[in-house]
Amino acid sequence: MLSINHLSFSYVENLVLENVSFEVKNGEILGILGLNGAGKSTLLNLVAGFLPLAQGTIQFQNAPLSQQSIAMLETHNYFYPHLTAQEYLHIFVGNSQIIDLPTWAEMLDIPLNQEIEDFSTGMKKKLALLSILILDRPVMIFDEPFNGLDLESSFLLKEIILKLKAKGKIILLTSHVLETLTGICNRILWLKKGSVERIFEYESFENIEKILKEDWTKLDTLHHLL
Ligand SMILES: Nc1ncnc2c1ncn2[C@@H]1O[C@H](COP(=O)(O)OP(=O)(O)OP(=O)(O)O)[C@@H](O)[C@H]1O
Repeated sequence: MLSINHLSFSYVENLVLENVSFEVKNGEILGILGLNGAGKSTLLNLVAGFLPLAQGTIQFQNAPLSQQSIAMLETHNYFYPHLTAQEYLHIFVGNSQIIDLPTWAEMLDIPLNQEIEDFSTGMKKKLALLSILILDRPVMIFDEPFNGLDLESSFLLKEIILKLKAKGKIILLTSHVLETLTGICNRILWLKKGSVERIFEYESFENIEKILKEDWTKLDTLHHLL
């Protein structure tokens, strides 16, 4: 179980997360939904340990979450361009034998001996995905993982995430596409201006769009403008 308790975070004076608490069970996928600037990436970066924890606690199996228990696929991936994919994976994950690398690389169409400089956006994303799969951590974070992936890779990634869930991983996932979240998640957390506005259970997914739209007044402005 992953327990996030009373997390608050500010960039200098700007409070972007306020008293965020939620839990995710082993073998569960929690979707995180929120408008631009709601604080999704900040929340995930805090959980992943990329930002310093100022207020609140993050517990995994009743102990503080260590970086050795978590892997995150970030929205933007950064690579040293003159490494080959194989060299990158070697540096990133060492000599881990957990995974059949050639078969994975072939399935994901990653040319292991090519320099990353020559990779497309989707290829870079799949390389980053492969690196976190090799890490094989119990808590996995996917921040907008489908962005930039072609149709086939998106299908594959969805299946990969579902298989990780079946293996008991704890998964946090963001997407701006509601159907992506409703098609894969057990529950969806609605993050509004840095606070947990609501957590939708699976049974209420069909009402999410209607409930969220009740909040939006911008359509009135649009109708006035056009
Ligand atoms: N490095 C930073 N320094 C200062 N403010 C930041 C920084 N990163 C994000 N912010 C601010 O924190 C708030 C939350 O940003 P965050 O990126 O977490 O939102 P998000 O929900 O992931 O947004 P999006 O959907 O646009 O990716 C925003 O107001 C943003 O301007």
